[in-house]
Amino acid sequence: MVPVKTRVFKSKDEMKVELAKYTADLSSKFCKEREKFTVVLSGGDLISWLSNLIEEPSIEWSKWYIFWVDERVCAWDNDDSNYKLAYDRFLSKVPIPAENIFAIDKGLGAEGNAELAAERYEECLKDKVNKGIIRTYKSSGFPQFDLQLLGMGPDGHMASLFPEHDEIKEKVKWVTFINDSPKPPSKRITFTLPVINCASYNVMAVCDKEQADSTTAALNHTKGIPAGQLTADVEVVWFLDQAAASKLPQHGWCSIL
Ligand SMILES: O=C1O[C@H](COP(=O)(O)O)[C@@H](O)[C@H](O)[C@H]1O
Repeated sequence: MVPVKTRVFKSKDEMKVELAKYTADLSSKFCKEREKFTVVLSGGDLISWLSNLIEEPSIEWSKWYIFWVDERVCAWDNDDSNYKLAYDRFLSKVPIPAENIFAIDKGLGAEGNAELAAERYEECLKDKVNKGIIRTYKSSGFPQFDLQLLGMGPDGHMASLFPEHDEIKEKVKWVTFINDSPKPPSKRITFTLPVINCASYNVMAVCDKEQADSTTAALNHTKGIPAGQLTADVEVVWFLDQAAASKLPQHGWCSIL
C-alpha cells in the first residue's frame, strides 16, 4: 500500500487551483507516455471543483478518455445523473471527443435496471482494455485507470460504496450495483474496491466542516468507513480545505499564495 498523502488548503478556491495543476501535470505525463489519459470522474461536489481545469492551457483534451466511478441508474437527462452533472458543468466546456466519453448505458439507465447496467458497464471497460485504451494492473487483470477524481459523503462513502453495505466486499467483479442506496437515488452502479484501488493516481477531494468527522475517521482508519480503504498503485492524495481538515490531529496549511 502506498502512503496516504494529505494536502490542506486555506480555502476551497486554493484547493481548486491546485487540483487543476495536479490534474494537468498528470495529463501531460500520461499523454506523453501513452498518447492517452484515462480519467475517472465521480459525482457530487467534485465536479464543481474542476472549474479551474477548464482553463488549463496545456491540456491535450483530444487524448482524454472519461469514465465514471459510480452512476445513478436513471436517464441521462435526469438531474440525479452523474453524467448530466459532469456534462453540464465540465465536459460540455472542453473539447474531449464525444466518442471518448463512456457513460452508463442510456437505455438501461432510463429503465432503472441497475444489475444489467453494471454488467454492461463492466463489458464496456473490458472492451476498452482489449482496445488498449485502459491498461490492466500487473497480473491481476483488473483495469488500471491513470487518474480517478473522487469525493466522499459525510457518512464516509466513496463512489457508491456505503458503510455497512456489502458491495465493498466484492472482490471479483469490476462493476457492481446497489438497489437500496442509503443516499437517494436508491439504484446505482459502482466500481468495486479492487478496481478503485488499482488506479495509478487517486485523488480524494473533500471540503467543508460537515466532512471533518468522516475525513478524520477515514484518515485514521477508524469506524471502518469505505473512504478509509482508499489506496492506489502510485499515489493517493487527499485534497482538503481547512474546514474538512479541522479535526485532524495535526494539519499544516499548504498555501499556494
Ligand atoms: O452520491 C454520490 O456521493 C459522493 C459524494 O458526493 P458529495 O456531494 O458529498 O461530494 C460522490 O463522490 C458520488 O460520485 C456520488 O454518486
